[in-house]
Amino acid sequence: MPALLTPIEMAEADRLTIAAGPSGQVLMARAGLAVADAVSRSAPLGGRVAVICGPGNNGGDGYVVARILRHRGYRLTVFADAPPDSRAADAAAAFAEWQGPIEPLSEWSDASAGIVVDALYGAGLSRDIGGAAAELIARLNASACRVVAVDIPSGIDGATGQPRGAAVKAHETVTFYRRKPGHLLLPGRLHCGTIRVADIGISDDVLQAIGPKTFVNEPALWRGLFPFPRIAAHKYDRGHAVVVSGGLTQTGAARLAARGALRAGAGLVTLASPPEALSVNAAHLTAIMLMRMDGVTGLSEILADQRRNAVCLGPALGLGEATRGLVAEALASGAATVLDADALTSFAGEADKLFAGIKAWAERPVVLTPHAGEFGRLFGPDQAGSKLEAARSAAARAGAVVVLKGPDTVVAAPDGRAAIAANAPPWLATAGSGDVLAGIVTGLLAARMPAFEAAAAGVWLHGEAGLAAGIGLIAEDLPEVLPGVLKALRAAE
Ligand SMILES: NC(=O)C1=CN([C@@H]2O[C@H](COP(=O)(O)OP(=O)(O)OC[C@H]3O[C@@H](n4cnc5c(N)ncnc54)[C@H](OP(=O)(O)O)[C@@H]3O)[C@@H](O)[C@H]2O)[C@@H](O)CC1
Ligand SMILES: Nc1ncnc2c1ncn2[C@@H]1O[C@H](COP(=O)(O)OP(=O)(O)O)[C@@H](O)[C@H]1O
Ligand SMILES: [K+]
Repeated sequence: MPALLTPIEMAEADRLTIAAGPSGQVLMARAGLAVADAVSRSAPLGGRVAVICGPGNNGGDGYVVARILRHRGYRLTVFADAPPDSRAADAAAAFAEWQGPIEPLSEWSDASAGIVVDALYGAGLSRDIGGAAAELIARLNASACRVVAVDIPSGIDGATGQPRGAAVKAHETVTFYRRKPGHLLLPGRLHCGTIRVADIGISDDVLQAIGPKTFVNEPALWRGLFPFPRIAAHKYDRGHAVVVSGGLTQTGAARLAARGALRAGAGLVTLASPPEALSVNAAHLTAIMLMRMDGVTGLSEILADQRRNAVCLGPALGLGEATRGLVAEALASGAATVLDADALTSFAGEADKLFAGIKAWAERPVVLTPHAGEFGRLFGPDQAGSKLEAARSAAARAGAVVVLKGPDTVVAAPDGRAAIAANAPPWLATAGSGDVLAGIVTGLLAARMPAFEAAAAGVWLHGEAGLAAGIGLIAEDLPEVLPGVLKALRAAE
């Protein structure tokens, strides 16, 4: 499983490992070696390297890096305002072995070296950075130096990705054992540069004891449940998705979602269209079927056929009572339900009514796909904590899987599991792209993938489709490049 560990869980991984064998000093030596190797890869031998060390074990890693690089023939200066804190015993040991010069933080300038190792603060960042450290970070970020961060750029909170007071901008970050949420959540990800995960000898077995619930959104998380077509399958085995269209001048969004659902793997897709929009929808559809839907009764008739097992509402559906009625009908039908855009905003101020409808049939899968604005309107603008925690508590409150979209889309389940995406290119921010995502997730639900995995897989496929289409992408392109993405996913099985 592609687990992410919070700083607290990582400290537990260290503790369990040390209890079972290698000492903290051995782990620190391996951590320092991995960082030194990263520096050696990009710095010519004999060059100048500055290592900035803080008072904890992150600084301890820094002293190890300095010692190894000096031994390799680099010209080293350590910058630190104090020796390691008495509570950081491993760091104190590394400090004792450092034989070279130490300058105060205020003395650092970009003339000191072209390569800087940032070992100020890592997992132990406990408050906002101020004083000489904050001043140094400002000068470092303004310089042309190449910065290699130890574990995480100093000042970025490993649990949230948020900067605390000041935060280093690194070109490369070497972290240990597993990435942390702060490496993937914005703005943390933008501070990390290239991320390397070094093996420092912590066994995969410790994950069982820790039971992490946060993951990188990668195929390893959900591939085992992906509904690859089976040789003996009938199209109805692959599920029948229904997408509800908006009115006469608002039909494109639903067609984008419908095409996403069909390409993602639903065996059949039906567009349920208000009577006045039938002809415009008919003019644009071929493989996707079209049905007349006259209000709530019409949707009820369509979903009465239990083979229509997944439904998507929201893209350009319109705001207000009519949409709330359609959502209530969909939730009452028992079909897996994806609610996006207007289907979410229509419940602004009445979110608990929506959540009651969802929880009335707890085993029926429901996925909500808000962007940040829709999320704020539904769940309230002032969510405490990180994007990860906001999505997680929203999922628990709604009783549904929540896909909180953006460059670092978080998929969260009511049981606490969460996945953070790292593959979405910025050109996915284009009109209609979210509609296609809602459709892809609906298609996977129709094919009977469980909700958390369907949402995570949908987000990943959407990101890969964005990468495959490349810059210049428009929403129509996304479903059309999905076959190539699915082919690669299947080949990697
Ligand atoms: N454990 C292991 O075996 C391994 C650990 N490894 C390494 O250890 C790192 C974690 O080490 P760590 O826990 O000592 O925390 P670290 O990030 O050095 O900071 C703590 C110190 O900073 C201080 N401080 C915090 N915030 C501050 C602020 N804003 N402004 C000023 N001061 C601030 C804080 O003070 P306090 O809050 O306690 O008063 C304390 O003195 C981890 O990232 C990895 O690099 C690897 O070697 C692999 C093996
Ligand atoms: N900067 C970005 N980088 C990567 N992906 C992004 C970025 N901005 C938005 N996205 C993705 O693009 C999609 C936009 O969806 P949404 O905001 O609902 O747009 P629309 O309503 O136009 O379809 C989401 O999947 C979101 O995660
Ligand atoms: K650091």
